[in-house]
Amino acid sequence: MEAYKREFIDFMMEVGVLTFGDFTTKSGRKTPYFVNTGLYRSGSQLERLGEFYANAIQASVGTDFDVLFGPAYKGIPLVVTTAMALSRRGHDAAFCFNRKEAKDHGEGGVLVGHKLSAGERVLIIEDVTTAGTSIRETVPVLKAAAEIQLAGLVVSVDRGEKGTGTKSALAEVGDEFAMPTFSIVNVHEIREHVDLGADDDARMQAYLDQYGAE
Ligand SMILES: O=P(O)(O)OC[C@H]1O[C@H](OP(=O)(O)OP(=O)(O)O)[C@H](O)[C@@H]1O
Ligand SMILES: O=C(O)c1cc(=O)[nH]c(=O)[nH]1
Repeated sequence: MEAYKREFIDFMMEVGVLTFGDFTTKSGRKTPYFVNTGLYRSGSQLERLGEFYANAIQASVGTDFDVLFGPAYKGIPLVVTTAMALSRRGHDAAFCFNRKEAKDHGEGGVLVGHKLSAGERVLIIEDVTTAGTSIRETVPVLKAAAEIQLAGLVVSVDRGEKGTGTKSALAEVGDEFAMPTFSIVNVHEIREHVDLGADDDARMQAYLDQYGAE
């Protein structure tokens, strides 16, 4: 595993974003670990996080996109810090994010930031993908705004779980929307790097036996 992946896992644990215990996912799965990116809470943490996303983007997507998009809510600080990190590296990409509730006064609308236009290649910056619901809700919002092209999806953690079939949800949404998908780390790398102890490791194994993708 590359050094930046180990550093990223350590960083998530130091901040308390990656924890082990009893949680329930949006899709109703009882999970022994959770990634709560809502716990990044200082400028320095966000700055480091943006650098990790920028590393993953430069290593996978390169510069082949026009706009970064962050799905509400937790995608909002993620897209802002990623745009700032890329700009520090000389790539000043546009960014936008959505409101969960449409606004009917003032400027109105659902999207905030860069105004999307036809042909633009949009890279989605998300926290995690579990069953793929959030991405299936996000893509229509983008397509309703303009005839954009999807440049890809980058998540901080690929939970490696089944979507509607046996494939991983991340691979499934990639196929469904004809876009490449990437993660900074995946659940198997987390398991390899973190010394979980026998009980947590057994719980993790049981969870992945039930929900893990092929
Ligand atoms: O792949 P899925 O099964 O959709 O699960 C992952 C999504 O679930 C959470 O979103 P949530 O709706 O809780 O959003 P928020 O906290 O960012 O508002 C998380 O932030 C991911 O976006
Ligand atoms: O599936 C989810 O709801 C989910 C999983 C996770 O690890 N983190 C998160 O914010 N949501």
